[in-house]
Amino acid sequence: MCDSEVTLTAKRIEFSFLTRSNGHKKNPPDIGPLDITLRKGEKTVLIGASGSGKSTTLKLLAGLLSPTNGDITFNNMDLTKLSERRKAAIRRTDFAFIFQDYMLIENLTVSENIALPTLLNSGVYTQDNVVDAMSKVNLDSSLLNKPVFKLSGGQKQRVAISRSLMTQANVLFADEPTGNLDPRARNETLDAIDSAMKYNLQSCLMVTHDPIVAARADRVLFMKDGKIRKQYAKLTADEVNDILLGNQ
Ligand SMILES: Nc1ncnc2c1ncn2[C@@H]1O[C@H](COP(=O)(O)OP(=O)(O)OP(=O)(O)O)[C@@H](O)[C@H]1O
Repeated sequence: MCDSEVTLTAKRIEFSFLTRSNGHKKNPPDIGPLDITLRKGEKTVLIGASGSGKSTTLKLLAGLLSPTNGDITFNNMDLTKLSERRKAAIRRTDFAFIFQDYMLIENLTVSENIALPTLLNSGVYTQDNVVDAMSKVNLDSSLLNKPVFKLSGGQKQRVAISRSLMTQANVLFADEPTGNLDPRARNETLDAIDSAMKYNLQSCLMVTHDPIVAARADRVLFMKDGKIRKQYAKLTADEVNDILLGNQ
């Protein structure tokens, strides 16, 4: 595999919660050692039981947590060696995030939410740029000046995805992006991610419990007790279901 096909790669990363205590009752599994490569044009999904370490792994690859061992290479930089400040700058300019509970600024308008990271990056933008980013994820421009709290869950996720188009992020990190959505809004969100990948995003790493979501990924990594136990290319929703139920 040549490097030009890779967006981000994590090698032998490990992480332990044991030195931290924040009221979590169960003994969390140590994460890793694990390897993950996010390839250009690919959507990679992490599946596995609750507590298997999916969200923690996503946070490690996004530089939101620091591994105790291993390295994470993005654009020829080892994220594990960078200062918190530099990592925050990379998260703002090169990474984009969608979470189950949206994490948008509810009192700001759609337009303000979409443009905010661009503004923070001291970038210049026009309303046409925002409308263009919205149209690519099927958001009508009539929503431009609506406060986000008035939107449906599916629309909120598409606001977050269009924000990634504004900043021209390379990697989208999505933690249960469809967890709060009905099937229709789920499909609209998945279509929006596919569209963002077509226009701009290089790679997507997604955590999900939903076999239908996992069935739309290019690669599925099955996690158990903090480790990647199996890796698959395209799977059907039934196959994902069987894996999650331990039938495969
Ligand atoms: N800050 C923390 N301190 C201590 N333990 C934690 C912390 N965050 C998560 N954990 C524990 O680490 C383990 C892995 O958590 P993680 O959220 O990565 O799992 P997950 O596979 O994403 O689970 P879910 O599907 O339920 O979100 C869990 O047992 C969790 O309770």
